[in-house]
Amino acid sequence: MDPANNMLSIQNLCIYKNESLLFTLDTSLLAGEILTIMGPSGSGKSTLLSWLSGMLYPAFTAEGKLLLGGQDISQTPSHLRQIALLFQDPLLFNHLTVAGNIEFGMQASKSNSKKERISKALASVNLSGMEMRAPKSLSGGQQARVALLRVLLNEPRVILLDEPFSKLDSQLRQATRELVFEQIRQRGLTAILVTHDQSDADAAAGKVINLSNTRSA
Ligand SMILES: Nc1ncnc2c1ncn2[C@@H]1O[C@H](COP(=O)(O)OP(=O)(O)OP(=O)(O)O)[C@@H](O)[C@H]1O
Repeated sequence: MDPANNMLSIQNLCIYKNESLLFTLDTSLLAGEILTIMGPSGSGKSTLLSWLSGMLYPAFTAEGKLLLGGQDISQTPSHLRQIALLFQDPLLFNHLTVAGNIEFGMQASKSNSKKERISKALASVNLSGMEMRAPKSLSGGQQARVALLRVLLNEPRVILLDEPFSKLDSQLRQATRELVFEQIRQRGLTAILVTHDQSDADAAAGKVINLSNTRSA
């Protein structure tokens, strides 16, 4: 895929909550770039992710444009945006195996090679041979990696990371973070990371925007 396809531009965004301005934002990201969003509680970080994924709550209104690969997707329905979310909770289905969880949402047209792709993906995150395991039998870090693969194999162009490492202890946090960022960069995706942790921002090594400072931006 041409990396220019995944370039993300947020143009003149103004988000209002009950008609009063919550924040403004205007920025662009290249493929492989990870933008970190920080800011105090209530500054609008989760609201920004909701807007990007096309699922803004009714209390909010938005002005501005979202361009992906140069195409205006501001009005594109959520399920057609190719923007995926990775949360702090892995949200795995316990009635499915690891492979079943990863397969969930994979493109039907690629069904012939699904098994092979899942095995290869598991190997790439040091989970070789874990296809038939139950999610509950995995450690927190392993579950986080399965959740990542479920998102990646759905082939998004953008990944939104909502504090995805905050439930992991510090050593695991670092290892998981490196792996997630490496996968994002290797695949030339665009990513937006919401975090309260400066070490996440440092590891992302990209632009950092503090939402509490954006109202005059
Ligand atoms: N569904 C909703 N309907 C109405 N108001 C909401 C809704 N969700 C959040 N809010 C309010 O909108 C503002 C922005 O909330 P948001 O959750 O985006 O902040 P945040 O920066 O993500 O906070 P935190 O760091 O605590 O997660 C807050 O004042 C919050 O109380």
